[in-house]
Amino acid sequence: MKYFLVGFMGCGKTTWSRKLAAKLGYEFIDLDHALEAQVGMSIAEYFSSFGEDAFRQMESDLLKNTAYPENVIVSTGGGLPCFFDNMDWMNANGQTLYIQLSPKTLADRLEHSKTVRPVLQGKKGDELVEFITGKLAEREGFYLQSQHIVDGISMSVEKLEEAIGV
Ligand SMILES: Nc1ncnc2c1ncn2[C@@H]1O[C@H](COP(=O)(O)OP(=O)(O)OP(=O)(O)O)[C@@H](O)[C@H]1O
Ligand SMILES: O=C(O)C1=C[C@@H](O)[C@@H](O)[C@H](O)C1
Ligand SMILES: [Mg+2]
Repeated sequence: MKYFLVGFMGCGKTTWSRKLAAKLGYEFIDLDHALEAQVGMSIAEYFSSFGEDAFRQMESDLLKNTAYPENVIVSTGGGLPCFFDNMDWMNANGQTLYIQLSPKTLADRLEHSKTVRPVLQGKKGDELVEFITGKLAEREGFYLQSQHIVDGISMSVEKLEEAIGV
C-alpha cells in the first residue's frame, strides 16, 4: 500500500513518515528531497531561480511519475495537495493521512527549524502566526480531503498505525 502524509510545513510529515516506514518495514520517500535530488539544488534555490509556478509543476509531475515501491510511506511537500488535481490523484492511488496542528504550534516549530522554507520568507513571531493562520485557512480544505486525519500533538508511531488501521 502507498500512504501519502500531508499537512502544513512543519507538521512533521518527514519526521513521522520516516518513523512509520521503519516500524512497518516499508520504504520511505520524501518528495521534497526527491525533487531536490532531481534538480540538483535546494528547494529554496529552485524557487529563487525558476519561481513558484515552475516548482508546482515539477512537484506534481514528480508525484505522478515516481516509480513507487509496493509498500511505501510518502512524505509530501506542504503545498502539494493544494495544486492541480494532486489531492484527488493521491486519494485514487493510495491512502492519505493529514497531520493536523494549530497555526500557533506550527509557528513555534517553524521558527526553530533550520530548514529554509521559501514560502515563509523569513517571517517570525506574530507575523509568522498571522501568515500561517491565513495560509492554513486557504489550504485546509484540501488537507481535510484526506482519508485519515490525526492530531499532530503528542504524536507517536502507534497513533499513526491506529489512524491508518494497520
Ligand atoms: N511531535 C513533534 N513534537 C515536536 N516537534 C516535532 C514533532 N514532530 C516533528 N517535530 C519537529 O518539527 C519540525 C518540522 O518537522 P518536519 O520537517 O518533519 O515537518 P514537515 O511536515 O516535513 O515540513 P515540510 O513540509 O516543510 O517538509 C522539525 O524540526 C521536527 O524535528
Ligand atoms: O508549503 C509549501 O508551499 C512548501 C512546503 C515544503 O514542504 C516545500 O515543498 C516547499 O518549501 C513549499
Ligand atoms: Mg518535510
